[in-house]
Amino acid sequence: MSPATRAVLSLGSNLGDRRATLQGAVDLLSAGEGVTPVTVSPVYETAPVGGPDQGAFLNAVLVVDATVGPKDLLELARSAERAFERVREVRWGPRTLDVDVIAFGDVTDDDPELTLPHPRAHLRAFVLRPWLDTDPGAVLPGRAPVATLLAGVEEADTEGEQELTVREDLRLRLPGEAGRVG
Ligand SMILES: Nc1ncnc2c1ncn2[C@@H]1O[C@H](COP(=O)(O)OP(=O)(O)OP(=O)(O)O)[C@@H](O)[C@H]1O
Ligand SMILES: Nc1nc2c(c(=O)[nH]1)N=C(CO)CN2
Repeated sequence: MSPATRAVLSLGSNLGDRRATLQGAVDLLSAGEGVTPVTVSPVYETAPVGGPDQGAFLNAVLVVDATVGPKDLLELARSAERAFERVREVRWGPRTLDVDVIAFGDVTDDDPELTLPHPRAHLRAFVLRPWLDTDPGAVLPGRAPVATLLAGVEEADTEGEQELTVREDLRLRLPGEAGRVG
């Protein structure tokens, strides 16, 4: 069997039943061929960054071990988006589900179809904060420790545009984990 590569996926939703969509995405991605789920982060409520006026997002990070390649993982991410009928209309506009590949092992690649790490991950508290929760020692390949990047984003965010709120009441679970209490 080929060795597994640890990969980080970011999940976002700001339309419909946002938590149900994120949980559905975790379930679909975890069932993907060559994918073993490792950890899911807490869920954060986040103000939209960029794009038109739109509702708040729920964001989380799913960490997986992949025995498939990065493009297979992107295709799996796209198929999860299609399952939730994501329609691309406006850049950075509202969406039922967005799944981005944030990092794939320590791979760096500037291929526009799949840039690794994700070209805007280092600027986004809604990616860095939940990722840091899953792994306090996480490093964004080719850049810096996630903790350092998050501190920089927070310091630069003088208007509080990237503030986020943890939603302990909306925890996600990995398949096979015990359900929520209450
Ligand atoms: N690391 C990556 N993860 C996901 N998509 C990527 C990545 N690198 C490049 N892409 C490409 O980016 C294109 C646009 O992706 P998408 O529609 O999800 O963008 P978005 O979520 O609206 O904005 P953003 O890219 O800023 O998160 C896709 O066609 C995809 O091939
Ligand atoms: N808060 C928040 N803002 C965004 C998000 C997102 O997931 N959360 N996704 C975007 C494009 O991927 C653009 N802006």
